[in-house]
Amino acid sequence: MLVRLGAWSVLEAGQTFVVGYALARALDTGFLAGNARTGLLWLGAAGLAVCAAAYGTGRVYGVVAALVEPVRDRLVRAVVARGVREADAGALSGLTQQVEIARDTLAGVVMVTRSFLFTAVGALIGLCSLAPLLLAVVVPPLLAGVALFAATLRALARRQEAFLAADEALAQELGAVVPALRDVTASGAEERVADTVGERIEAELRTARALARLGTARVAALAVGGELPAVLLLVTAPWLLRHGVTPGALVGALAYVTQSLLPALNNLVHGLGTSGSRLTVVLRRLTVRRPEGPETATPLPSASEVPSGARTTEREPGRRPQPSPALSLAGVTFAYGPAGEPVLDDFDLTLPEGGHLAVVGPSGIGKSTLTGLVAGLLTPVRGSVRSYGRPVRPPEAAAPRATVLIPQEAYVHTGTLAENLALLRDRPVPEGELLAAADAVGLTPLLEKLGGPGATVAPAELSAGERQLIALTRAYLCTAPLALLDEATCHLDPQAEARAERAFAARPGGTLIVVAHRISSARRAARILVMDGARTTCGTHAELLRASALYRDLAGAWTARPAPVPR
Ligand SMILES: Nc1ncnc2c1ncn2[C@@H]1O[C@H](COP(=O)(O)OP(=O)(O)OP(=O)(O)O)[C@@H](O)[C@H]1O
Repeated sequence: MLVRLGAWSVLEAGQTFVVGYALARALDTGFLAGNARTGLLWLGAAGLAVCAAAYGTGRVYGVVAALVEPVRDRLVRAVVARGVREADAGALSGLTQQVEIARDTLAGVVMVTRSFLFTAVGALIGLCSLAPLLLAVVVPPLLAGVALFAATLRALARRQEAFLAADEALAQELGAVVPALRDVTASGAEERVADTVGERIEAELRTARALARLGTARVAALAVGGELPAVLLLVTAPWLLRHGVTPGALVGALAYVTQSLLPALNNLVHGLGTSGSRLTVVLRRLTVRRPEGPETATPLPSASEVPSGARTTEREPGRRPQPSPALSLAGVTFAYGPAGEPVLDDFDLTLPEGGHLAVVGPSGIGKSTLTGLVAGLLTPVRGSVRSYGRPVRPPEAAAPRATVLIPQEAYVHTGTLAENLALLRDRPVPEGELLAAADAVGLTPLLEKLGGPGATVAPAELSAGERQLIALTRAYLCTAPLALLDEATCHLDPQAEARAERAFAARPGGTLIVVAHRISSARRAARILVMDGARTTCGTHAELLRASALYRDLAGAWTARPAPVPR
């Protein structure tokens, strides 16, 4: 199959070679030499090559379809098997729709990548056969443009994914809110609903801006790789002519650059930029275990978050099965030492994927103990702690992490900033991704102050807040979907704290638990867990103001005395 694809592509790319070459010959040996017949014959040869290429293109489509269809079939089989296993027709229809998107985008990726490779080879061979000196003018900017584009590809996919997730989250939120506007007004919840919708809009705006910023890199790649060679050919024309390049070869070279390389690079940059990132998103959704259609991509945190002691895991008839929650604690009892008083006693908590929970309570009540249990650092005496349906394990276990814990005291080691940030990843993090994470969390000013990702960090010379920003960005770059911020922003000012928390909350599919030390931090969460020994309660800010005297006290104290910002 690949051989056939290659063969038809060669026929298609033959046009690239022949058109530039024939143009050069038509001028040099034909029209400029006063021999119009020869010139016309060369132009005729170019015309024939175009016809042959058109036939080749038709065949290429057939082979690409034959290549992509089996992939589609395999995906359909996997999706149907899952749908049957989980007896969920709704999820099945959503997933089969995504299989079609995967097929189309895969075909697009194969087409543009293949076309660029064959066109580039055809054009470069053509340039070499006209005059090898032409390669010295065209190849360096072309390579630079391709390298620039390749460097931004992963960051582009991540930002596209973040944008799609934010877009879906907003659509889902609006889909829930708009039909219920009368109820919202009747229950006086306008402000809270407006806040939630506003946050979703803000999140989408941020992801759209981040995506657009990276779009400039695409334009730059195109300008450097596609347009600069044409400019260089014109600028160096006198020098090229002096060194034996004929006028016809110069015109042929311009044809290669403007008619073949520029359009092929343009297709690659735009095709891979959009199809490639869509394909990544869709494939990830199709290969995760839980059913996830566009309408369930980022479940609303408040929809199924269940406070302590009120688990509802039974399936209602006709409803989709609930995916495994990001976190579930069932009957957890924990004490420090066999004779110690239990810090948690028969404690239950369920948090869905994408949920955002704030934990508040008086000092020494067990908030850090809870995060330690969730992170797998502590083991319950009784009960279970599960993440995405699996028991949590200590962080050193040789398996992909499900949770990342950022404690109050941030750890920064001597080394480069990039090494510090990539600490929780098993491979080096591409610079584009690193910069995007720094931008999202709010580390960019410090990164610039230090001199970029390659700058060496002296931990003792950083303020506590700066160390926290580094630790937060490191955790943001970690692939663990469940982030635990245990007063991890206490040395940041409220705006910086809000930015970092929002960045974590906006991670596609990311789930967030924040041990809050400011009222603003608690209010940002969809649900708040008030730990008060035996009287642990969970609810929204408004519900807790009504139902929990402790929460009223805490909220009152926080409002009256904003938390200090130690340096
Ligand atoms: N390593 C330990 N050994 C023994 N007891 C401990 C240990 N760590 C915490 N405790 C006790 O467990 C209880 C809960 O502590 P924890 O640190 O979880 O509370 P917290 O709510 O996070 O407090 P804070 O807000 O002050 O950080 C406290 O009584 C504490 O003294």
